[in-house]
Parts: sequence; C-alpha cells; structure tokens
Amino acid sequence: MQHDKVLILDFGSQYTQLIARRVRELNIYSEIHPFNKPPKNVDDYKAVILSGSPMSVRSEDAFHPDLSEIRGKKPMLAVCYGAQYLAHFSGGEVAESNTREYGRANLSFVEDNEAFLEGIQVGSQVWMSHSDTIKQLPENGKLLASTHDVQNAAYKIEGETTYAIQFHPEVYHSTDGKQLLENFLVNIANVNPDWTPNAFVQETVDDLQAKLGGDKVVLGLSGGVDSSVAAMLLHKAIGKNLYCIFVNNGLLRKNEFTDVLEQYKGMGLNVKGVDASARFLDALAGLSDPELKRKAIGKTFIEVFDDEAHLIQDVKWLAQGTIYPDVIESVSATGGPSATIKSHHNVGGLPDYMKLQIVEPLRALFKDEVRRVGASMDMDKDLLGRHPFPGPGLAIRILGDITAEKVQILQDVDAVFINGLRESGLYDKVWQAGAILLPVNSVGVMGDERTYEKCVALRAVESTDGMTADWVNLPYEFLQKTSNDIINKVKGVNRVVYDISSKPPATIEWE
Ligand SMILES: Nc1ncnc2c1ncn2[C@@H]1O[C@H](COP(=O)(O)OP(=O)(O)OP(=O)(O)O)[C@@H](O)[C@H]1O
Ligand SMILES: O=c1[nH]c(=O)c2[nH+]cn([C@@H]3O[C@H](COP(=O)(O)O)[C@@H](O)[C@H]3O)c2[nH]1
Ligand SMILES: NC(=O)CC[C@H](N)C(=O)O
Ligand SMILES: [Mg+2]
Repeated sequence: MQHDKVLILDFGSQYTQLIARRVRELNIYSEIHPFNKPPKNVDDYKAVILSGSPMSVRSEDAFHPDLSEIRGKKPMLAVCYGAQYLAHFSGGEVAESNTREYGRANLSFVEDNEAFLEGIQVGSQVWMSHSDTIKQLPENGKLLASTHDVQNAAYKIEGETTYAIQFHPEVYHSTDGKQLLENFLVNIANVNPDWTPNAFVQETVDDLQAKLGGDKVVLGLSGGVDSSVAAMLLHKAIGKNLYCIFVNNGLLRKNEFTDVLEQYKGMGLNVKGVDASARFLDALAGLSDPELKRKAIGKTFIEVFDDEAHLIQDVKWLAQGTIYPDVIESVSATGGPSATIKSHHNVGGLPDYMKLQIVEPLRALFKDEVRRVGASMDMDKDLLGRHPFPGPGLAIRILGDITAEKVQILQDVDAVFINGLRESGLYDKVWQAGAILLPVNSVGVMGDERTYEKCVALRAVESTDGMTADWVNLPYEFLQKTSNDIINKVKGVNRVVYDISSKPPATIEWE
C-alpha cells in the first residue's frame, strides 16, 4: 500500500528533524532532503514544508532554490527562513529586526474562519528563533496571525495553498504547533494519516520479500535495539536466509558478548558470535585521534563481515540497523547544508571489493519509532528498553589510545554504574548512560598511601532521539554510592566526576 508522503526541504535549521518527527507523530510519513538536492520526483509528495535556516535572506549568498515545480502546484508550508524567503523574493520586504527574537511569544491576533488556524486561539504560545523580520508581505499575501512583537507571524498567499509562519510549530514549546501541522497537512493538503507501526511492519516485510527473494543476507547484530528490530523484520521476511553476526570487537561492555548471545537464543534467530577482539585492538594500536579511531573500527567491522560472508558463501546482501538520525547526521558528507559532527561507522558505505548490496529496513525511522515497531512485533521489553550503545563501543569512551588494560578498567567502571542504575530503579528513567575513561591521572590518598591514578567521568542523559540531550539530575545519594563503589572496586581509578553538559553544545559521547 502506498502512503502519502510529505517532503521537507532543509535549509540547515537545527530543528529540521523535529519537523519530520512532528509530522510522523501525526502518522504521516515525511522525508527530509537538502534544499539544493531535492528528490527527482517531487510529484510523489503530497505537500512540502520549507525549514528554517541559519542564513539570512538578505545576505548575498542566501539560499535561493527554484521552487517553480512546487509553489502554487502543491500545498506548501514555509517555516521561519522559509516564510522570509517567500516574502523577500516575491515582492515583500524582510529587514533586520530591532530586537532579536528568541523564545516565547503569544499570538495576539488570529484570523477568524481560517482552516489553517482551526482550534488555535489568541494567547496561544509560539516559539520564535529569528533575527530578521518580515516587514511587508509578498504579493497576494494575507495576514493570518500576529504576536506582540511580530506583526507578520503567519500569512497565506491568496489563490495558492501556500502558508508561511515566522515561528516554529515543530518545537514542543509551540503549544499548538502539532495542531497547526495537522490543519495544514490533513485539512488543507488532504494527506491521509495512515502510517502506523503495524502498517510499517507489514509493508516492510512485503518489500523485503520482494527485494530479497531467496537471497542470503548477513546482518550485523549488536545486541542493541536497532539491529535487533531490523533482524526481526528480516527474520519475518526471509527466515533461515538471514545470517546474524554478532562481533566481539573487544570494546563491548563487561560480559556483554556472552550475555547478548544468550539473550538471542530465545528469539529464533540464526546468530553467530565472532570474537574479533584481537583484530580490533591491533587496528587501534597507537591511534588516539577520535576520527581515526572511528575509521579504523569501521574498516575492521567491514573486514570481519566480509570474512564471515565468504564462509557462508553466496551472500548477496549486508543488512544493517541504520536509523534516520545516522543518515541525517552524515548528510553533509553528501553535500547537504549542515555540518558533519562524527563519522558513524555504519553510514560510510562499503568498499567496492565487497560486492554486497546494503539493505537497511529502519533507515527512515527515529529511535522511538523503532521501539514502537519492535513492540508491535512483541519483542522483549528489556531488549527494546536498552540504552543505545555506539558501534565503536568503549573505544570512543576511552579518550586517547586504546589498550586492553584501559578497556578492562572501563568495563569494570561501567558495570558498577549501569548495575547501580538498575538496582536503584533509575535505568529506565535515563535515556543513555555510560562511563568515560579520561587521559588524566590525579593524586589521591588511599590507606595513607599516595596514589596517582585514573579519573573517570560518568554521563547520564535524557533525550528522545539522541539529537539533543540534557544531563540527568541523578540523586546525590546515588552518585555518592556509585563513586565510592567505583573507587573501592576498580583498581587504577581514584577519582570520579559527573558530566553536566547538555547536547548541544557537548555531544553525548566524548569522541
Ligand atoms: N558488535 C557488533 N556486531 C555486529 N554488528 C554491529 C556491532 N555493533 C554495531 N553493529 C552494527 O552497526 C549498526 C549501528 O550500531 P548502533 O549502535 O547505531 O545500533 P544498534 O546497536 O543496533 O542499536 P542501539 O543504538 O540501540 O545501540 C548496528 O545496527 C549493527 O548493524
Ligand atoms: O552506532 C553508532 N555508531 C557511532 O559511530 C556512534 N557515535 C555515537 N553514537 C550514538 O549516537 C547518539 C548520539 O551521540 P553523539 O551525541 O555522541 O553524537 C548516542 O546515543 C551515541 O551513543 C553512535 N552510534
Ligand atoms: N530560524 C530561522 O529560520 C532563522 C531565519 C533567519 N536566519 C533569521 O535569523 O531570521
Ligand atoms: Mg548499538
């Protein structure tokens, strides 16, 4: 069954992903594409949303895409930069505003009897983030809403299904933002909201069957949520032709290799555990630059999968649990308007010699959507509730070069922390937690003796998708006990600190 699709053209706003999420929360499928690389078949999309941007429409190099295939031809919603763009290049006027407007505002005027604003009243809170302001509406523009400081907070173009808003409906703080998106997508653009987890499973299984036929597929299984859900979908589609490989890269958590293999036994999957720890440690020897470490790990993963594929023989496909943020975070590498922050080991593509095609059934989903899909297949709650754990594992939590000894210290520290969270009932309240081994020794005193040992940082964050995150206010008593336990139980560590940085500006992992 075909679903209606919504196209989001990204001008580099940090909120673009949130637009996609909000739209999908309405059970409507949406895709983000860089404004300068729109999909070939714009006709496949039922409506288009233009994102905000760090750019000013007044600057000489302002992003200035050709919208002639879209504007007036299909429903379009322009947000922030998008709204300024429509005004600036179509007979209106955009100027620098006297005061930069960030944060909370309330609608002070709302046009009556307007389908776009149905259910939205004067007083509704909206979130602003702009320094330019629309002084004059474009040709045929009709004012729809204002705030105290922003006269042209929303407008439409008469004779088109084109709507524009200065504020951001995609952020939670715009309290009626979701309603506004629903008004636009469902009532104005007539998009059918039928994209649900159950529909996703059924369609994905059908698609996989059609695509893979009787081919053999290898899947990198990590014990994490994404690859496990991907494995279940593939298992439903092709059964015994799915060969799951769980690699011990020597950078997993304490006892994780055996525990995870045990856990998969009940799921009916064909899983092989491959211990390649020595190979990974060799590849990492002497490397301390984060990107070089990530690349070495990515390369070694590929080599291990390649060897395994040869052992199985006639394998045609490599399946991965890649999800949407992995894809989007790497988009700049393919020419998008945002910046590359980290090279994710699973998005780089495969070397030519492998001759395997890639299949990534979760490529379009966000993490919470993956969890919902897993739940709709009755997968184990504990598995679905697992904190994310990065493919490069502890290597990106040991700052500097990696040695077997450092890995062991960090495994022990991590185990004390994570078990402590579980025992205190805090594990499920935290989105992700882990420990970081710092390349710092500090002086301590233990049993009247001087020590000069390692310092570890603990990190626990709340998030919905890993794109933004805030540190968790863990109870002092918990931190106190954990710190004691770590220093008493783990030899070589004499100091524990807690990371209180949000993302942005920090990232979740330290490398
Ligand atoms: N130890 C591993 N063995 C085999 N494949 C792995 C391993 N670690 C990572 N991968 C592959 O890399 C992909 C990306 O890892 P990532 O950590 O983003 O996802 P995940 O482990 O499936 O889920 P989660 O984000 O919940 O940890 C995985 O889906 C999997 O295909
Ligand atoms: O599979 C992965 N391969 C990677 O290379 C990778 N780097 C970061 N992460 C995870 O992504 C989320 C966001 O992490 P950052 O804030 O550190 O970018 C967090 O959940 C991280 O654990 C990775 N996962
Ligand atoms: N969030 C945005 O799209 C901002 C648009 C533009 N850069 C401004 O500051 O006004
Ligand atoms: Mg993982």
